[in-house]
Amino acid sequence: MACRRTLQMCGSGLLRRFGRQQQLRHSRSYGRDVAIIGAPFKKGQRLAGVEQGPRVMREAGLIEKIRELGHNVEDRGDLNFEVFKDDPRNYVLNPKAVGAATKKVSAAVEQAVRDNKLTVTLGGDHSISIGTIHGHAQAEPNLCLLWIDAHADINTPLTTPSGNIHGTPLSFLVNQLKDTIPWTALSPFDWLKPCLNITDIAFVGLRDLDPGERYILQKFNITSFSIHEVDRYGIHEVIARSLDAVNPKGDRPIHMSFDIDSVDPAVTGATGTPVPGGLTFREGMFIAEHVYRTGLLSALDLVEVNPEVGSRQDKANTVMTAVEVLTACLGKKREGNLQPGYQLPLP
Ligand SMILES: NC(=[NH2+])NCCC[C@H](N)C(=O)O
Ligand SMILES: [Mn+2]
Ligand SMILES: [Mn+2]
Repeated sequence: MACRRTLQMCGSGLLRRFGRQQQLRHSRSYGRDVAIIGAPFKKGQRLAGVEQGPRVMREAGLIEKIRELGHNVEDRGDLNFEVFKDDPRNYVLNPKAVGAATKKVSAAVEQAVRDNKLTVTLGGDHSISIGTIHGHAQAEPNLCLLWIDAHADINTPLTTPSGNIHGTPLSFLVNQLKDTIPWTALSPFDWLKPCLNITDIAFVGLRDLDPGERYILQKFNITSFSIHEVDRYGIHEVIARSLDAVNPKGDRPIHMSFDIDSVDPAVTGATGTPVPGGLTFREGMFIAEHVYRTGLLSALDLVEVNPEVGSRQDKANTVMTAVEVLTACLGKKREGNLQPGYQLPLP
């Protein structure tokens, strides 16, 4: 029964809507202005190495690969983050460092989106998405959010079992959770205004939730497709239904926050909180290609690449996957891209 309903949805509304979204592609795919922002930040968790994410992705040729797709790429370099002496007895780890860093990230992303750039932020740990989403929302208040992750990252400072802010970014941003945040103890976040409705979020790839997070997802009936649903419905159905839930008319700018640990650690082992049984490389790529095809991607985060975790092979595979996902989000197609003006050479 559930299956039949799924198929019917696919046959009617979804395909029609997706068909309309696809038309946008031709006007926006080739030659968009892209800004790259490096956010080499690690204080949202405890492991060293994740601050090297922007460097290793650039060293893998990310910028050139995006240029090859026909985009006008402006690499705005790495943000500099101040060092703070933080009080170890707060609800969360390093609130001053994270509060100041995310404020900077927010300003940089807001500016890039206002400059009409498709804005790509390279993490860094996932706490930076407090800033990327906040900044994006200042320029595009109507955005919707795809959160691709093994984790929901919606712990509040009072539910987090680890105290690591990279497990909490969404609770800071969501209007409906405003009263669960101890703002007076977290004055480094005074600059932040919750800017996201809980119904604007869709999760894909979840497989490791804490009790508070499970409760929040259920209480607010948040759109979420765990790995169970990916296995059950297939990745196309899952991503189409996610978009249909948060962007039914296909008229909202999309923010996609892609945590590399959404993908299986057999592929992307170089990450701080790996969880077995993740998305395949192909499922990650499918998500990226599908989101590109909407023509609505407005800002993108790629976070939690940590080249100091795991083997050399883990590092190489993780960085390669990150770069492939990013370029697929920006129009690289596995079936090959037709170069404008290409002519067959004649003998
Ligand atoms: N962005 C991440 N990798 N987050 C992992 C979060 C893990 C755990 N749920 C926590 O809150 O500590
Ligand atoms: Mn994660
Ligand atoms: Mn995450």
